Amino acid sequence: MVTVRAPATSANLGSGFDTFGLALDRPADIVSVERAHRTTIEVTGAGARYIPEDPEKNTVGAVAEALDAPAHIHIDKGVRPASGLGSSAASAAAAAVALDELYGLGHTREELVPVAAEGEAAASGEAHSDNVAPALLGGFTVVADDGVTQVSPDLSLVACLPDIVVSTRDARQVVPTSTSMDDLVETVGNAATLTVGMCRSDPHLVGRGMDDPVVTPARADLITGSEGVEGAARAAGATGVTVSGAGPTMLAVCEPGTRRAVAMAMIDAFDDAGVDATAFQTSVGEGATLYD
Ligand SMILES: Nc1ncnc2c1ncn2[C@@H]1O[C@H](COP(=O)(O)OP(=O)(O)OP(=O)(O)O)[C@@H](O)[C@H]1O
Ligand SMILES: N[C@@H](CCO)C(=O)O
Repeated sequence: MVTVRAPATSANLGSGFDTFGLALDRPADIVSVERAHRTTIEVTGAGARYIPEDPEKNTVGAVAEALDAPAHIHIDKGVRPASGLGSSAASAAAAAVALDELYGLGHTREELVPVAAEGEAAASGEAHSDNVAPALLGGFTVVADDGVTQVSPDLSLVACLPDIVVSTRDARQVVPTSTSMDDLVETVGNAATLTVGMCRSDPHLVGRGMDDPVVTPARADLITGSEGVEGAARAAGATGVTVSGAGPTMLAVCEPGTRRAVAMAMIDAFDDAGVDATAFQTSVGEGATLYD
């Protein structure tokens, strides 16, 4: 048996829609695989009852198919589905690494990015790589048509998950189909600022660079209380706040030493809007890790 842990991830980071991704230190999915003649799947843990065990509908089934590596696959979910924390990607990335090891296929992590993205297509209809890339490689990743770039910054983060369900499919429907030149110029400037901030582990540059005039405002309307949560997090020491992935999680980048205060402020602000929430006080994490 081979067992792999793969982390939650936060895609977009505001200005990097479908491009930027960040691995979080926690939460994570744990996937175990054993050789079999045909693929079967068993799911336990957070939100397990909402996740299909049919290999054609589960992200790990698509990965087993893409690698031609049938197995009995057990997924222990630490990342709730439809959270905006790359739940489907965490399972896909863990399965890709585990099956590669089980069958001795020898793929690099970069080669496994498009394989795990096939799993994402099974969940949301599109093979986007912005969650699977950081889940496989760790740190901050930029996905482009010709490959993935990665750095490993040191940043304090809070991911606050409200008790609301937003599916990626629905959240993609509200994304504007065009934008103005002014918004394009602002977004490019912010994305560049964020990237420099990641290279320097600078929470102020990263926070500033997370501002996004196009996609995030459209999606914030799907998250009850998001405006109050952003204000409360900033007042408690966050340097930037955005919708994580397709939502509903809100991600805050924090000044060192303010993580606990930011987490409490975000939970209280959701509570003021009548929404229960859980906050993960976390940091930038590693990619999928094999257990001995
Ligand atoms: N192994 C899996 N883990 C989680 N969800 C899965 C898995 N396989 C299939 N799914 C399906 O994928 C959907 C959840 O994926 P979705 O992309 O909406 O959420 P997410 O991964 O938390 O969000 P995001 O991509 O915005 O970070 C659900 O419909 C779920 O049933
Ligand atoms: N980039 C994707 C991530 C969610 O899977 C989106 O925002 O729709």
